[in-house]
Amino acid sequence: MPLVSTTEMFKKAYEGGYAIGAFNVNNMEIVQGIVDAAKEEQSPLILQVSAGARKYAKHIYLVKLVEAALEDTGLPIALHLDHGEDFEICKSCIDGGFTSVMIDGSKHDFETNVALTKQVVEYAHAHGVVVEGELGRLAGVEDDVNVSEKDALFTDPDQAAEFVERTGVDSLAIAIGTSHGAYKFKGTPYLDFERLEKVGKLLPNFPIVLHGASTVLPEFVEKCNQYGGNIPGAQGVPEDMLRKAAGMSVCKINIDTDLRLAMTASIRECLTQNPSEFDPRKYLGPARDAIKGMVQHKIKNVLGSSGKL
Ligand SMILES: O=C(CO)COP(=O)(O)O
Ligand SMILES: O=C[C@H](O)COP(=O)(O)O
Ligand SMILES: [Zn+2]
Ligand SMILES: [Zn+2]
Repeated sequence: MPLVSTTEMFKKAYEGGYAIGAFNVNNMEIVQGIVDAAKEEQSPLILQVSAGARKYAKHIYLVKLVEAALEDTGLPIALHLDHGEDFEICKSCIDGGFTSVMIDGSKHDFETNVALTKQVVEYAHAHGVVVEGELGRLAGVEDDVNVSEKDALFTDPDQAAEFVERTGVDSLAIAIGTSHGAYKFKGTPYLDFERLEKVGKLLPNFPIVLHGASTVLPEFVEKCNQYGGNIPGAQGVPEDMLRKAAGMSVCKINIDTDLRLAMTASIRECLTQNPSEFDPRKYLGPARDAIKGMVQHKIKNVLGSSGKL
């Protein structure tokens, strides 16, 4: 089976009230941990590659790893560029075998974002590749932050509808309070579900993407800190909020930080408990298992994509 597009995945996810996990990949153990979990859960899957990942592992190695995963599992897997910042990187991924790209023009003003996104959509669609756009600023806020501050950061629903109409994007990442990394909220976690609902009403049957959606699972943070790490006060998006979003118009949920934490916690524990060990397989193997367990939990208990092939 070749790499698939996200079109069919999102259609089914939208109708079924669940979401597809989009996991960032950087090396073999990460790819294997994720796909082993998806295979056991019989879940569709998006593997995504950032510019940083391409720089670290090289485009060709990542593509070949994902192709190997495809052959090994027979699962419907989409290969997606995460946060493409310009036309050139999107073109390079479209030409290089990706089935989906993100053009992240969110740092630009609205008109520049529209023009850039449209340019990528035209090239991508001519090559059978789908495009994710982004509108709004990813930032965590306190739940008592006032309306005008939220309006300044978060995606404006009317603008989102106009953006989709004018660019022809296939999915849209919006800002409703999530943010990248391990420190998403200082106080009580808050997501603007009212805003998400408005976007959903203005864009019926249209897949919405949530970036910065790791939960920052306490078990991994605690294990990192227990075994010599120093990541105090880390906090992510609670699982019930992700379930709620998946039941609305959110069809793609991006997860990277949880992979990093699961992997690092396992490696820290392993090396601390076996100080004389220096065979990388002895700590990368358990790290791969930790990723698998975490991803399986997400698919089964949070995303709801088990058995949705
Ligand atoms: O959005 C992401 C990748 O694009 C990852 O978000 P996290 O940092 O919450 O894992
Ligand atoms: O959105 C960011 C992802 O977590 C990718 O991170 P990266 O750019 O460090 O690879
Ligand atoms: Zn962005
Ligand atoms: Zn992101």
